[in-house]
Amino acid sequence: MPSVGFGLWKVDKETCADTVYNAIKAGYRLFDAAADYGNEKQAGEGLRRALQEGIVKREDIFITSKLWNTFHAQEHVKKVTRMQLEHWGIDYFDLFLIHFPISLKYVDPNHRYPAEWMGDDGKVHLEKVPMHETWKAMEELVDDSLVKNIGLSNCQGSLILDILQYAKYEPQVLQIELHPYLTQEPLVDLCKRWGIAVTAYSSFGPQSYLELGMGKTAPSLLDHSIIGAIASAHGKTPAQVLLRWATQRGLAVIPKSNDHGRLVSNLQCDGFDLTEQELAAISGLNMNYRLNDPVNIEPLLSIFA
Ligand SMILES: NC(=O)C1=CN([C@@H]2O[C@H](COP(=O)(O)OP(=O)(O)OC[C@H]3O[C@@H](n4cnc5c(N)ncnc54)[C@H](OP(=O)(O)O)[C@@H]3O)[C@@H](O)[C@H]2O)C=CC1
Ligand SMILES: O=C1CO[C@H](CO)[C@@H](O)[C@@H]1O
Repeated sequence: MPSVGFGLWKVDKETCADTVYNAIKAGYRLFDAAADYGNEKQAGEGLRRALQEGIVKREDIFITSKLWNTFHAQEHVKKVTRMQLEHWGIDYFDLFLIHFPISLKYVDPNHRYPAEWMGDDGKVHLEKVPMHETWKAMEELVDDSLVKNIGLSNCQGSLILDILQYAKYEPQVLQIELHPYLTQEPLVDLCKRWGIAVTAYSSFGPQSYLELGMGKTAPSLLDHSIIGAIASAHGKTPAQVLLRWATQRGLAVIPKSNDHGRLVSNLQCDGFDLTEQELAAISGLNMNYRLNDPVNIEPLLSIFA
């Protein structure tokens, strides 16, 4: 799995095909998608253009997508995965993740798509589907060659340990919120111990949540004086320092940008090393500040029914 990829959450639908096409031209080889980002068709269009022009071959590109919360029941998993593959115009995902360990009441994707938190009545309804059922259905996707690897997102260590008790195929990747305000050392250590690769999302911390009216109670990481000083010392941007801090910890990153210049510069976050002191200074900003907590996410969710 490439250590730097491109995240597709909030990538504008109208420009998404061009964004993906241009990202491939700029050198991105991993795309991080999901049923609820609402842009898999457009992302697939951009990929198709790059494939048709011979810029890359399918096997050069690593595509991650995710099973949304409303499709956890065994009977829905394969159907919806096939639908997402069809949207992309490909016949397998390199990696497929359970997006959240939260099962919600089924909403027919033919009737309402992209997938989202709310049911038809505007409320969030839980559905009784245990993780072992969903994990088994994910394993069948591997057996049917619809996905090459399976993994988890937004899970804590205790749930991972439980899944390891019964998994035929162990989770290959855990994708979690991780940035200097939420450094997640114990969870990363647990994953290392069990051979699970970790992908950090929201590497720029609050930045991505400002447009949702969240993340205002912590100072910007991109404007932070400690990050700024380290960036100046290396002749890099604060964003590149935040990404390098993660990749130097052995994590993969998936920054998102709707701006081509920022998209290009985010990919150029290697070719320099932070010192031990710099890594420690950045990690020292930790305050367990979590922006994407689905059970406490009022601005994003309506009330659980
Ligand atoms: N598994 C999960 O539950 C989740 C997964 N993700 C995945 O992780 C990806 C990345 O996380 P995301 O939350 O989007 O946030 P990021 O941490 O990638 O931040 C994106 C924000 O930073 C801005 N930005 C991007 N590059 C720069 C730069 N170089 N300098 C200054 N500002 C910059 C973007 O604005 P602009 O676009 O204008 O450049 C946008 O506002 C998502 O796209 C998604 O694929 C994210 C959240 C949850
Ligand atoms: O990945 C994502 C980013 O965070 C959002 C809020 O929890 C999710 O809805 C979305 O799927």
